[in-house]
Amino acid sequence: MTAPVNPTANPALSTTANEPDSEIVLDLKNVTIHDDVADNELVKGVSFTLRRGGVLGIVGESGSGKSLTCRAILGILPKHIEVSGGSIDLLGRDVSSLTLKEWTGLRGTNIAAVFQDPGSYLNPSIRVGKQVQEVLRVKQHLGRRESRLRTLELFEAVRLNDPAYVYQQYTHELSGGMLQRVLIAAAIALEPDVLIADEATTALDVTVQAEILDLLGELKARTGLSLIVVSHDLAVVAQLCDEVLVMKDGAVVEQGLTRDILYAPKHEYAKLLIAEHEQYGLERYLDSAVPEPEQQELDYA
Ligand SMILES: Nc1ncnc2c1ncn2[C@@H]1O[C@H](COP(=O)(O)OP(=O)(O)OP(=O)(O)O)[C@@H](O)[C@H]1O
Repeated sequence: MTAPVNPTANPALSTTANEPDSEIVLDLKNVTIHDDVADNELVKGVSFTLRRGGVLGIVGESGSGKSLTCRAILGILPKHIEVSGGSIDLLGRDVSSLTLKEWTGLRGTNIAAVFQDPGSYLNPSIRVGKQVQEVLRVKQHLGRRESRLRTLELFEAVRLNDPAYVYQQYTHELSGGMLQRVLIAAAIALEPDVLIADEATTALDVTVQAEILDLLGELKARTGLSLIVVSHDLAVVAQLCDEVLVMKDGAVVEQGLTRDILYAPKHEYAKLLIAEHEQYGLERYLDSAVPEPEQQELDYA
């Protein structure tokens, strides 16, 4: 289902620029991804710079290469698929030089991700609170009591009502939106620099979708987290992202500030994505949340 844009979204959360002076946390230069079995180039040159507190949207139809790009950044590409060219720098380190152990150290601590189907990332036979607590015990070496308290704080931070109750639940006792909040709590537990939300709201109903997007915006504003938001839905990225990258068939067909792409898309495919959304109120979002480029000049000066 396609999300309508939340017209009440806080514009202050959605248009904070990828400030040119802030620290670069992630830098991709002309990344290509190759399937060694099919001998096929699946991603054909992705470049972007993500700064601290910035939000980048990656949008495109199914199979356009969004997830593989994220998996490359997270170092979790399928076995026969590899980064065949370009570079990925995470916090100034070229990730191609990382050992398995270094990757394990970085994941969760510096970079984390939430995906579409939160239930499948949690163990159905362990209470959800325990699972988040375990992340803190293993990675931060917190004691039983401290890790439990921190888990409850995290549940509160992701706006789960009654954290102590949720803590005791199993996955089948929680809704999709609640599970996604639990997963976001686990993802931010170690205060990563970058959070990738790959179709994280796609399976949720539209109201919950909007709430989760608001939550991501709020976390970013409060903690300085940098976000990559992946969606096939332009309305989702428009709500949250400073910059957008439009992908099609493995290639980036358009890239730039969200407002520029929404107001003046150059590529036919980007135009099509925007036209498709008119019925869902993207123009309403444009009117209320993203001032026209001339009006916003000072904000970006
Ligand atoms: N494990 C895999 N083995 C072979 N090809 C794959 C694999 N994973 C993805 N691909 C191919 O790589 C291309 C890009 O896939 P990717 O999952 O990145 O697309 P996407 O834009 O994220 O799509 P979706 O929105 O459906 O997740 C597609 O052609 C897909 O078929």
